[in-house]
Amino acid sequence: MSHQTTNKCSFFDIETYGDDFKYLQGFGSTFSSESLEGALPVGQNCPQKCPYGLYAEQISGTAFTAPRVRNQRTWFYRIRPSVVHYPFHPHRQKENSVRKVVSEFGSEYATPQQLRWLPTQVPKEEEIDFVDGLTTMAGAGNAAHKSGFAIHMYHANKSMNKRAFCSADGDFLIVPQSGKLHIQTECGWLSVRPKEICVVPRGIRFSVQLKECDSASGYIAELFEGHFTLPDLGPIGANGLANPRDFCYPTACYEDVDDIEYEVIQKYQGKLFCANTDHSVFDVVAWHGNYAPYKYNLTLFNTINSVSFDHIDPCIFTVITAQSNDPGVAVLDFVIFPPRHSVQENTFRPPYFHRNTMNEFMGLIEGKYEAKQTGFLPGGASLHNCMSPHGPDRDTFEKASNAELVAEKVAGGSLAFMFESTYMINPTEWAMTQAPLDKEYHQAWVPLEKHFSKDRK
Ligand SMILES: O=C(O)Cc1cc(O)ccc1O
Ligand SMILES: [Fe+2]
Repeated sequence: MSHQTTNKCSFFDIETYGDDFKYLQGFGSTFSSESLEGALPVGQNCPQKCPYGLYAEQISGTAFTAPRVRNQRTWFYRIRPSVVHYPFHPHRQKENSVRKVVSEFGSEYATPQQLRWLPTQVPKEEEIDFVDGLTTMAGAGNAAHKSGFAIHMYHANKSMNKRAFCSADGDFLIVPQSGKLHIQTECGWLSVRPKEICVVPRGIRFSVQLKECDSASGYIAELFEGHFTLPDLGPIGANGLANPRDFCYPTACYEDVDDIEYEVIQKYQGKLFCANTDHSVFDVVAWHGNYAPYKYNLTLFNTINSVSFDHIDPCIFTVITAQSNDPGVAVLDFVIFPPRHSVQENTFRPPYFHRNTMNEFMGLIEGKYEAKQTGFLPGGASLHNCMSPHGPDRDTFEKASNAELVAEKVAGGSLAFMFESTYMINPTEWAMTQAPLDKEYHQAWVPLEKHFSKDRK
Protein backbone atom coordinates (compact mmCIF):
# COMPACT_ATOMS: atom_id res chain seq x y z
CA MET A 1 0.00 0.00 0.00
CA SER A 2 1.46 3.39 -0.79
CA HIS A 3 0.52 6.70 0.60
CA GLN A 4 1.33 10.00 -1.08
CA THR A 5 2.16 13.26 0.55
CA THR A 6 1.82 16.65 -1.07
CA ASN A 7 3.97 18.33 1.56
CA LYS A 8 7.51 18.52 0.30
CA CYS A 9 10.20 19.80 2.58
CA SER A 10 13.72 20.30 1.31
CA PHE A 11 15.61 19.41 4.49
CA PHE A 12 14.01 16.01 5.10
CA ASP A 13 16.15 13.70 3.05
CA ILE A 14 13.40 11.12 2.72
CA GLU A 15 9.74 11.72 2.04
CA THR A 16 8.11 12.81 5.26
CA TYR A 17 5.37 10.25 5.53
CA GLY A 18 5.67 8.48 2.21
CA ASP A 19 6.05 4.82 3.06
CA ASP A 20 5.20 1.29 2.08
CA PHE A 21 2.42 1.01 4.67
CA LYS A 22 -0.25 3.07 6.32
CA TYR A 23 0.26 4.11 9.94
CA LEU A 24 -1.46 5.51 12.99
CA GLN A 25 0.39 8.46 14.49
CA GLY A 26 1.08 9.79 17.99
CA PHE A 27 3.62 8.62 20.56
CA GLY A 28 2.04 6.52 23.32
CA SER A 29 -1.51 7.07 22.09
CA THR A 30 -4.34 4.62 22.50
CA PHE A 31 -5.26 3.31 19.07
CA SER A 32 -8.00 1.18 17.53
CA SER A 33 -7.37 -0.64 14.28
CA GLU A 34 -9.45 -3.22 12.44
CA SER A 35 -8.75 -4.88 9.12
CA LEU A 36 -12.33 -6.21 8.91
CA GLU A 37 -15.10 -3.76 9.63
CA GLY A 38 -16.77 -4.43 12.96
CA ALA A 39 -14.04 -6.79 14.21
CA LEU A 40 -13.52 -4.71 17.37
CA PRO A 41 -16.14 -5.31 20.06
CA VAL A 42 -18.00 -2.11 20.89
CA GLY A 43 -17.83 -0.77 24.45
CA GLN A 44 -16.23 -3.83 26.01
CA ASN A 45 -13.15 -6.04 25.69
CA CYS A 46 -14.37 -9.62 26.12
CA PRO A 47 -17.87 -10.26 24.82
CA GLN A 48 -19.20 -13.78 25.27
CA LYS A 49 -18.60 -14.27 21.58
CA CYS A 50 -16.35 -11.91 19.62
CA PRO A 51 -17.26 -10.64 16.12
CA TYR A 52 -16.27 -12.98 13.25
CA GLY A 53 -15.64 -15.81 15.73
CA LEU A 54 -12.35 -14.24 16.82
CA TYR A 55 -10.60 -14.87 20.13
CA ALA A 56 -9.97 -11.95 22.50
CA GLU A 57 -6.48 -11.83 24.08
CA GLN A 58 -4.80 -9.16 26.18
CA ILE A 59 -1.07 -8.42 26.25
CA SER A 60 0.11 -6.42 29.28
CA GLY A 61 3.30 -4.41 28.97
CA THR A 62 3.06 -3.05 32.50
CA ALA A 63 1.70 -4.54 35.73
CA PHE A 64 -2.11 -4.39 35.82
CA THR A 65 -1.71 -2.02 38.73
CA ALA A 66 0.81 0.40 37.21
CA PRO A 67 -0.27 4.06 37.47
CA ARG A 68 -2.68 5.02 34.72
CA VAL A 69 -0.19 7.34 32.98
CA ARG A 70 2.28 4.48 32.68
CA ASN A 71 -0.14 1.60 32.17
CA GLN A 72 0.25 -0.15 28.80
CA ARG A 73 -1.81 -2.95 27.37
CA THR A 74 -3.40 -4.01 24.11
CA TRP A 75 -6.37 -6.22 23.24
CA PHE A 76 -5.98 -8.47 20.22
CA TYR A 77 -8.89 -10.03 18.30
CA ARG A 78 -7.33 -12.96 16.55
CA ILE A 79 -8.06 -16.17 14.70
CA ARG A 80 -6.39 -18.29 17.40
CA PRO A 81 -5.04 -17.25 20.80
CA SER A 82 -1.26 -17.18 20.97
CA VAL A 83 -1.22 -20.10 23.41
CA VAL A 84 -1.94 -22.51 20.52
CA HIS A 85 1.52 -24.00 20.04
CA TYR A 86 3.52 -27.17 20.69
CA PRO A 87 5.96 -27.20 23.64
CA PHE A 88 8.97 -24.91 23.72
CA HIS A 89 12.39 -26.47 23.16
CA PRO A 90 15.83 -24.80 23.13
CA HIS A 91 16.63 -23.05 19.87
CA ARG A 92 20.24 -23.20 18.69
CA GLN A 93 21.45 -20.37 16.54
CA LYS A 94 23.38 -21.63 13.51
CA GLU A 95 25.61 -24.63 14.24
CA ASN A 96 29.29 -23.59 14.55
CA SER A 97 28.35 -19.94 14.38
CA VAL A 98 30.26 -17.56 16.61
CA ARG A 99 27.13 -15.45 16.85
CA LYS A 100 25.21 -15.79 20.05
CA VAL A 101 22.69 -14.13 22.23
CA VAL A 102 23.78 -13.95 25.87
CA SER A 103 22.24 -12.63 29.05
CA GLU A 104 25.22 -12.63 31.40
CA PHE A 105 26.96 -9.31 31.75
CA GLY A 106 29.45 -10.26 34.43
CA SER A 107 32.65 -8.37 35.03
CA GLU A 108 34.93 -10.91 33.31
CA TYR A 109 35.63 -8.55 30.43
CA ALA A 110 34.93 -5.30 32.29
CA THR A 111 37.63 -2.71 31.69
CA PRO A 112 38.02 1.05 32.08
CA GLN A 113 39.88 1.01 28.75
CA GLN A 114 38.16 2.97 25.99
CA LEU A 115 37.01 0.41 23.42
CA ARG A 116 36.28 0.69 19.75
CA TRP A 117 35.22 -1.87 17.17
CA LEU A 118 35.46 -1.86 13.39
CA PRO A 119 32.29 -2.87 11.57
CA THR A 120 31.31 -6.54 11.64
CA GLN A 121 30.45 -7.85 8.20
CA VAL A 122 27.32 -9.72 7.19
CA PRO A 123 28.63 -13.27 6.62
CA LYS A 124 28.73 -14.52 3.05
CA GLU A 125 29.48 -18.14 3.82
CA GLU A 126 26.31 -18.89 5.77
CA GLU A 127 22.64 -18.01 5.36
CA ILE A 128 21.31 -16.21 8.38
CA ASP A 129 18.09 -14.44 9.17
CA PHE A 130 17.54 -11.73 11.81
CA VAL A 131 17.22 -14.24 14.68
CA ASP A 132 20.20 -16.40 13.81
CA GLY A 133 22.26 -13.30 13.11
CA LEU A 134 21.74 -11.75 16.53
CA THR A 135 24.93 -11.33 18.55
CA THR A 136 25.12 -9.74 21.96
CA MET A 137 27.87 -7.20 22.21
CA ALA A 138 27.45 -5.73 25.66
CA GLY A 139 24.95 -5.17 28.41
CA ALA A 140 24.16 -4.41 32.00
CA GLY A 141 21.98 -5.95 34.65
CA ASN A 142 19.80 -8.95 34.44
CA ALA A 143 16.79 -9.87 32.31
CA ALA A 144 15.23 -12.02 35.05
CA HIS A 145 15.21 -9.06 37.45
CA LYS A 146 13.94 -6.69 34.78
CA SER A 147 16.92 -4.49 35.32
CA GLY A 148 19.34 -3.11 32.73
CA PHE A 149 19.58 -3.87 29.03
CA ALA A 150 21.49 -5.74 26.36
CA ILE A 151 23.13 -4.35 23.24
CA HIS A 152 23.05 -6.66 20.23
CA MET A 153 24.17 -6.40 16.63
CA TYR A 154 22.06 -7.99 13.91
CA HIS A 155 23.27 -9.23 10.56
CA ALA A 156 20.97 -10.96 8.09
CA ASN A 157 21.22 -12.09 4.49
CA LYS A 158 17.79 -13.66 4.26
CA SER A 159 14.28 -12.96 5.46
CA MET A 160 12.73 -14.84 8.34
CA ASN A 161 10.65 -17.54 6.71
CA LYS A 162 7.61 -18.96 8.52
CA ARG A 163 9.23 -17.78 11.70
CA ALA A 164 8.24 -15.23 14.31
CA PHE A 165 10.38 -13.89 17.12
CA CYS A 166 9.65 -12.16 20.39
CA SER A 167 11.59 -11.23 23.47
CA ALA A 168 10.13 -11.89 26.90
CA ASP A 169 13.20 -10.08 28.24
CA GLY A 170 12.62 -6.57 26.98
CA ASP A 171 11.73 -3.99 24.36
CA PHE A 172 13.76 -4.15 21.14
CA LEU A 173 14.94 -0.75 19.93
CA ILE A 174 16.17 -1.53 16.41
CA VAL A 175 18.58 0.91 14.74
CA PRO A 176 19.18 -0.18 11.13
CA GLN A 177 22.60 0.63 9.70
CA SER A 178 22.22 -1.04 6.30
CA GLY A 179 19.30 -2.61 4.46
CA LYS A 180 15.60 -1.90 4.48
CA LEU A 181 13.37 -4.06 6.64
CA HIS A 182 9.71 -4.89 6.42
CA ILE A 183 8.74 -5.96 9.91
CA GLN A 184 5.56 -7.98 10.27
CA THR A 185 4.17 -7.66 13.78
CA GLU A 186 1.05 -8.82 15.55
CA CYS A 187 -0.26 -5.24 15.21
CA GLY A 188 0.57 -4.95 11.48
CA TRP A 189 3.53 -4.01 9.27
CA LEU A 190 6.33 -1.47 9.72
CA SER A 191 8.82 -0.49 7.04
CA VAL A 192 12.12 0.56 8.60
CA ARG A 193 15.30 1.68 6.83
CA PRO A 194 18.57 3.29 7.92
CA LYS A 195 17.93 6.70 9.55
CA GLU A 196 14.69 5.31 10.94
CA ILE A 197 14.30 3.35 14.17
CA CYS A 198 11.62 1.09 15.51
CA VAL A 199 10.68 -0.24 18.93
CA VAL A 200 9.01 -3.63 19.31
CA PRO A 201 7.85 -3.97 22.91
CA ARG A 202 8.46 -7.01 25.09
CA GLY A 203 6.38 -10.01 24.05
CA ILE A 204 5.04 -8.67 20.75
CA ARG A 205 5.82 -11.20 18.03
CA PHE A 206 7.52 -10.01 14.89
CA SER A 207 9.18 -11.30 11.74
CA VAL A 208 11.90 -9.43 9.85
CA GLN A 209 11.85 -9.45 6.04
CA LEU A 210 14.64 -7.96 3.93
CA LYS A 211 13.22 -5.51 1.39
CA GLU A 212 15.00 -4.38 -1.79
CA CYS A 213 18.35 -5.55 -0.34
CA ASP A 214 20.43 -8.73 -0.10
CA SER A 215 21.61 -8.09 3.42
CA ALA A 216 20.86 -5.94 6.41
CA SER A 217 22.60 -5.06 9.63
CA GLY A 218 22.25 -2.76 12.57
CA TYR A 219 22.23 -2.22 16.29
CA ILE A 220 19.67 -3.18 18.94
CA ALA A 221 19.19 -1.99 22.49
CA GLU A 222 17.01 -4.43 24.40
CA LEU A 223 15.55 -2.68 27.40
CA PHE A 224 14.87 -5.03 30.32
CA GLU A 225 13.51 -2.28 32.54
CA GLY A 226 10.53 -0.01 31.91
CA HIS A 227 9.66 1.43 28.52
CA PHE A 228 10.87 4.33 26.41
CA THR A 229 9.20 7.72 26.75
CA LEU A 230 9.80 11.09 25.15
CA PRO A 231 12.08 13.35 27.20
CA ASP A 232 10.51 16.29 29.03
CA LEU A 233 11.13 19.56 27.21
CA GLY A 234 11.35 21.94 30.18
CA PRO A 235 12.12 25.49 29.02
CA ILE A 236 12.28 24.34 25.37
CA GLY A 237 8.49 24.54 25.43
CA ALA A 238 5.72 22.45 23.97
CA ASN A 239 7.44 21.52 20.70
CA GLY A 240 10.82 20.28 19.59
CA LEU A 241 13.21 17.33 19.55
CA ALA A 242 11.21 14.24 18.51
CA ASN A 243 7.62 15.41 18.11
CA PRO A 244 4.94 12.91 19.21
CA ARG A 245 2.97 12.96 15.96
CA ASP A 246 5.94 11.64 13.99
CA PHE A 247 5.86 8.27 15.76
CA CYS A 248 4.08 5.78 13.50
CA TYR A 249 2.20 2.69 14.62
CA PRO A 250 1.04 -0.16 12.36
CA THR A 251 -2.52 -0.82 11.28
CA ALA A 252 -4.11 -4.24 11.77
CA CYS A 253 -3.25 -6.73 9.03
CA TYR A 254 -3.75 -10.47 9.39
CA GLU A 255 -2.85 -13.68 7.59
CA ASP A 256 -5.20 -16.62 7.71
CA VAL A 257 -2.73 -19.40 6.93
CA ASP A 258 -3.14 -22.96 8.23
CA ASP A 259 -1.42 -26.29 7.70
CA ILE A 260 2.10 -24.95 7.59
CA GLU A 261 5.17 -25.55 9.71
CA TYR A 262 5.68 -22.39 11.65
CA GLU A 263 8.18 -21.46 14.38
CA VAL A 264 7.83 -19.02 17.23
CA ILE A 265 11.23 -18.22 18.72
CA GLN A 266 11.06 -16.61 22.11
CA LYS A 267 13.94 -15.02 23.96
CA TYR A 268 13.58 -15.77 27.64
CA GLN A 269 16.26 -14.94 30.23
CA GLY A 270 18.78 -14.52 27.47
CA LYS A 271 18.18 -17.93 25.92
CA LEU A 272 16.28 -18.73 22.75
CA PHE A 273 13.42 -21.22 22.75
CA CYS A 274 11.33 -22.42 19.82
CA ALA A 275 7.69 -23.51 19.76
CA ASN A 276 6.12 -24.92 16.61
CA THR A 277 2.65 -24.12 15.37
CA ASP A 278 0.60 -25.27 12.38
CA HIS A 279 -0.48 -21.75 11.48
CA SER A 280 0.80 -18.21 11.07
CA VAL A 281 0.79 -16.36 14.38
CA PHE A 282 0.19 -13.06 12.57
CA ASP A 283 -3.55 -13.64 12.69
CA VAL A 284 -4.68 -10.51 14.55
CA VAL A 285 -7.70 -9.10 12.69
CA ALA A 286 -8.18 -6.10 14.98
CA TRP A 287 -6.56 -4.55 18.03
CA HIS A 288 -6.96 -1.66 20.38
CA GLY A 289 -4.67 -0.31 23.08
CA ASN A 290 -1.46 1.56 23.78
CA TYR A 291 1.07 -1.31 23.82
CA ALA A 292 2.29 -1.57 20.24
CA PRO A 293 5.40 -1.36 18.07
CA TYR A 294 6.28 1.95 16.47
CA LYS A 295 8.77 3.57 14.14
CA TYR A 296 10.31 7.01 13.90
CA ASN A 297 12.12 8.75 11.08
CA LEU A 298 15.24 10.33 12.61
CA THR A 299 15.39 13.00 9.89
CA LEU A 300 12.25 14.49 11.45
CA PHE A 301 14.16 15.24 14.68
CA ASN A 302 13.87 18.94 15.46
CA THR A 303 17.43 19.70 16.54
CA ILE A 304 18.02 22.33 19.22
CA ASN A 305 21.45 23.67 20.20
CA SER A 306 23.45 26.72 21.27
CA VAL A 307 23.20 29.76 18.97
CA SER A 308 25.59 31.83 21.09
CA PHE A 309 28.61 30.07 22.57
CA ASP A 310 29.84 26.78 24.07
CA HIS A 311 29.12 23.14 23.45
CA ILE A 312 25.79 21.89 24.78
CA ASP A 313 25.70 18.48 26.50
CA PRO A 314 24.51 15.71 24.15
CA CYS A 315 21.28 15.09 26.10
CA ILE A 316 19.90 17.96 23.99
CA PHE A 317 19.75 15.36 21.18
CA THR A 318 17.76 12.72 23.14
CA VAL A 319 15.18 11.03 20.93
CA ILE A 320 13.64 8.64 23.47
CA THR A 321 14.56 7.79 27.05
CA ALA A 322 13.91 5.05 29.57
CA GLN A 323 14.08 6.66 32.98
CA SER A 324 15.24 5.08 36.23
CA ASN A 325 13.53 5.92 39.51
CA ASP A 326 16.27 8.46 40.20
CA PRO A 327 14.90 11.73 38.73
CA GLY A 328 16.54 12.64 35.43
CA VAL A 329 18.79 9.57 35.41
CA ALA A 330 18.33 7.19 32.49
CA VAL A 331 18.44 3.42 32.36
CA LEU A 332 18.89 4.09 28.67
CA ASP A 333 18.84 7.23 26.56
CA PHE A 334 18.81 7.00 22.79
CA VAL A 335 20.67 10.07 21.55
CA ILE A 336 21.51 11.04 17.96
CA PHE A 337 24.06 13.44 16.49
CA PRO A 338 22.11 14.79 13.51
CA PRO A 339 23.23 17.10 10.72
CA ARG A 340 22.80 20.69 11.95
CA HIS A 341 24.13 24.22 11.65
CA SER A 342 26.95 25.18 13.96
CA VAL A 343 27.28 28.87 14.77
CA GLN A 344 28.81 29.17 18.25
CA GLU A 345 31.32 31.97 18.67
CA ASN A 346 34.69 31.63 20.44
CA THR A 347 33.95 27.94 21.00
CA PHE A 348 35.70 24.63 20.59
CA ARG A 349 32.76 23.18 18.67
CA PRO A 350 33.29 19.38 18.55
CA PRO A 351 32.55 17.18 21.58
CA TYR A 352 34.74 18.21 24.49
CA PHE A 353 37.16 16.13 26.58
CA HIS A 354 35.22 14.60 29.42
CA ARG A 355 34.71 11.91 32.03
CA ASN A 356 31.16 10.88 32.78
CA THR A 357 29.41 8.96 35.55
CA MET A 358 27.10 7.73 32.79
CA ASN A 359 28.21 4.99 30.39
CA GLU A 360 28.33 5.60 26.66
CA PHE A 361 27.97 3.08 23.83
CA MET A 362 28.11 4.67 20.38
CA GLY A 363 27.34 3.51 16.85
CA LEU A 364 27.51 5.15 13.44
CA ILE A 365 24.74 4.80 10.86
CA GLU A 366 26.45 6.76 8.10
CA GLY A 367 29.17 9.31 7.42
CA LYS A 368 31.72 10.54 9.91
CA TYR A 369 31.40 11.46 13.59
CA GLU A 370 32.49 14.97 14.57
CA ALA A 371 34.82 13.85 17.35
CA LYS A 372 36.86 11.40 15.29
CA GLN A 373 38.77 12.00 12.07
CA THR A 374 39.48 8.31 11.54
CA GLY A 375 38.71 4.86 12.91
CA PHE A 376 35.04 5.21 13.87
CA LEU A 377 33.22 3.76 10.87
CA PRO A 378 29.60 3.13 9.88
CA GLY A 379 28.60 -0.19 11.46
CA GLY A 380 31.39 0.13 14.04
CA ALA A 381 30.98 0.91 17.72
CA SER A 382 32.69 2.42 20.73
CA LEU A 383 32.30 2.04 24.47
CA HIS A 384 33.37 4.64 27.04
CA ASN A 385 32.35 3.47 30.46
CA CYS A 386 31.98 5.28 33.76
CA MET A 387 34.81 7.83 34.25
CA SER A 388 36.88 6.56 31.32
CA PRO A 389 38.25 9.75 29.80
CA HIS A 390 37.51 10.39 26.14
CA GLY A 391 36.81 13.13 23.62
CA PRO A 392 38.02 14.42 20.28
CA ASP A 393 40.99 12.66 18.73
CA ARG A 394 44.23 14.56 18.19
CA ASP A 395 43.50 15.63 14.62
CA THR A 396 39.99 16.79 15.48
CA PHE A 397 41.38 18.83 18.37
CA GLU A 398 44.02 20.55 16.25
CA LYS A 399 41.64 21.24 13.39
CA ALA A 400 38.81 22.62 15.53
CA SER A 401 41.13 24.69 17.75
CA ASN A 402 42.36 26.55 14.70
CA ALA A 403 39.23 26.63 12.55
CA GLU A 404 37.69 29.88 11.40
CA LEU A 405 34.40 30.02 13.28
CA VAL A 406 32.05 30.69 10.41
CA ALA A 407 28.51 29.37 10.38
CA GLU A 408 28.68 25.88 8.92
CA LYS A 409 26.66 22.74 8.52
CA VAL A 410 28.16 19.97 10.65
CA ALA A 411 27.70 16.26 10.28
CA GLY A 412 25.99 16.73 6.91
CA GLY A 413 25.34 13.24 5.50
CA SER A 414 26.26 11.75 8.87
CA LEU A 415 24.34 10.14 11.64
CA ALA A 416 25.93 8.84 14.82
CA PHE A 417 24.02 7.72 17.90
CA MET A 418 24.62 6.88 21.53
CA PHE A 419 23.01 4.48 23.99
CA GLU A 420 23.77 6.19 27.30
CA SER A 421 23.09 4.58 30.65
CA THR A 422 23.61 5.02 34.34
CA TYR A 423 24.62 1.33 34.40
CA MET A 424 28.18 0.30 33.63
CA ILE A 425 28.13 -1.56 30.32
CA ASN A 426 30.09 -4.81 30.17
CA PRO A 427 31.27 -6.16 26.83
CA THR A 428 30.61 -9.84 26.10
CA GLU A 429 33.16 -12.52 25.32
CA TRP A 430 32.23 -12.18 21.62
CA ALA A 431 32.90 -8.44 21.67
CA MET A 432 36.32 -8.90 23.29
CA THR A 433 37.58 -12.02 21.56
CA GLN A 434 35.78 -12.41 18.20
CA ALA A 435 34.62 -8.98 17.12
CA PRO A 436 37.09 -6.67 15.32
CA LEU A 437 38.36 -4.73 18.33
CA ASP A 438 40.60 -1.77 17.43
CA LYS A 439 43.74 -2.45 19.47
CA GLU A 440 45.19 0.95 18.53
CA TYR A 441 42.27 3.07 19.75
CA HIS A 442 44.42 4.79 22.40
CA GLN A 443 46.40 6.33 19.52
CA ALA A 444 43.45 8.68 19.00
CA TRP A 445 44.65 10.58 22.06
CA VAL A 446 48.23 9.63 22.93
CA PRO A 447 49.62 12.03 20.24
CA LEU A 448 47.79 15.05 21.73
CA GLU A 449 50.51 17.67 22.02
CA LYS A 450 51.47 19.81 24.96
CA HIS A 451 50.57 23.39 24.09
CA PHE A 452 51.22 24.85 27.54
CA SER A 453 53.56 27.80 27.82
CA LYS A 454 53.87 30.13 30.79
CA ASP A 455 54.73 32.93 28.41
CA ARG A 456 51.55 32.65 26.42
CA LYS A 457 48.08 33.90 27.29
O1 LIG B 1 31.64 10.96 23.85
C1 LIG B 1 30.96 11.27 22.86
O2 LIG B 1 31.45 11.40 21.74
C2 LIG B 1 29.50 11.64 23.07
C3 LIG B 1 29.41 13.04 23.53
C4 LIG B 1 29.18 14.04 22.65
C5 LIG B 1 29.16 15.35 23.06
O3 LIG B 1 28.91 16.30 22.16
C6 LIG B 1 29.37 15.67 24.39
C7 LIG B 1 29.57 14.66 25.32
C8 LIG B 1 29.57 13.33 24.89
O4 LIG B 1 29.71 12.33 25.74
FE1 LIG C 1 31.18 10.96 25.81
